[in-house]
Amino acid sequence: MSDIAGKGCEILIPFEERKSLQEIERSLITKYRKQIWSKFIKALKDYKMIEPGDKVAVAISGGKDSMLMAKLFQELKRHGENNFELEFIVMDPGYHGDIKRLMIENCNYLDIHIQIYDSGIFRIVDNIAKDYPCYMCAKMRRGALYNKAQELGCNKLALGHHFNDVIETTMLNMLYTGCFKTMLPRLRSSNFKGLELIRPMYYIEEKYIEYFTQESGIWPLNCACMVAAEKTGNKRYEIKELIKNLKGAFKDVDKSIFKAAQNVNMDAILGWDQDGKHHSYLDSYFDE
Ligand SMILES: Nc1ncnc2c1ncn2[C@@H]1O[C@H](COP(=O)(O)OP(=O)(O)OP(=O)(O)O)[C@@H](O)[C@H]1O
Repeated sequence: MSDIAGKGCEILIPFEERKSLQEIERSLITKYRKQIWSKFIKALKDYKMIEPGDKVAVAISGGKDSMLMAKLFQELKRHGENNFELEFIVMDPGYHGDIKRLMIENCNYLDIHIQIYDSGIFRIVDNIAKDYPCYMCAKMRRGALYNKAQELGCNKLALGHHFNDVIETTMLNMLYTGCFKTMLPRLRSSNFKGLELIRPMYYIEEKYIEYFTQESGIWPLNCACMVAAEKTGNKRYEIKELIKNLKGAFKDVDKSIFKAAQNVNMDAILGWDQDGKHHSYLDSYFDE
């Protein structure tokens, strides 16, 4: 396992033997009701992510986040409203054979009926963007997922980003690019008409996803990327560490970072970008 995972990838080791499918599914609405299930439902409700008649493409990479997301959607269909359709899509960017087998085996065990399709992204990125593979790969991956969702007649594409992804993105933007910009829970695609991206795990903290996965006894894909595996450090890991350290001094610092994007005070902002145009608070300051 470790020799096919990329360097610097954290390996999530199960705490125990793999639980039965029934136990895994039950734990979502019992043991993990508060920290996972309720947070999933709250995000769906707060941002009206699922509407009657929706057809949702649930994007599964085989990692812990998106596999949990798939199970949550299945539970929703079973116990909640059943007025929407689901497709579980897996884009194969050129996974190592062992990785692909592990992912298929996990999905079979978890009763997630996936549709796998090839995109060849690893090969393309390795050829055209050797120095900045991650940026190019992320862009191409998004396109490949939207394309498939559209081909299947879906109007929503669900991604497994969670609470920690949101605050890490906010901090990355602030500390490295000098702008305040977060990851949105729901977003219209500008290139794919009629398609929206949703992030139903928006409120779920990563540590609970890890507990759930480890307690279920599942080996998720940890780092399936063969292109970036040898490339230098990832800024996201540094930000993760930074937030962890800050939490030592102020335990709710993560919640404050999250809330900051909900409470921007427009009376105390120097400038902002909107629709491709930059604005300054001085633009209207002298009008009065
Ligand atoms: N190869 C893929 N096929 C389908 N969906 C994907 C693929 N790669 C990424 N995604 C989707 O994009 C989301 C974000 O991708 P990213 O690589 O940042 O995931 P991650 O943080 O490793 O999460 P996960 O644990 O789900 O892999 C995933 O949760 C998943 O929904």
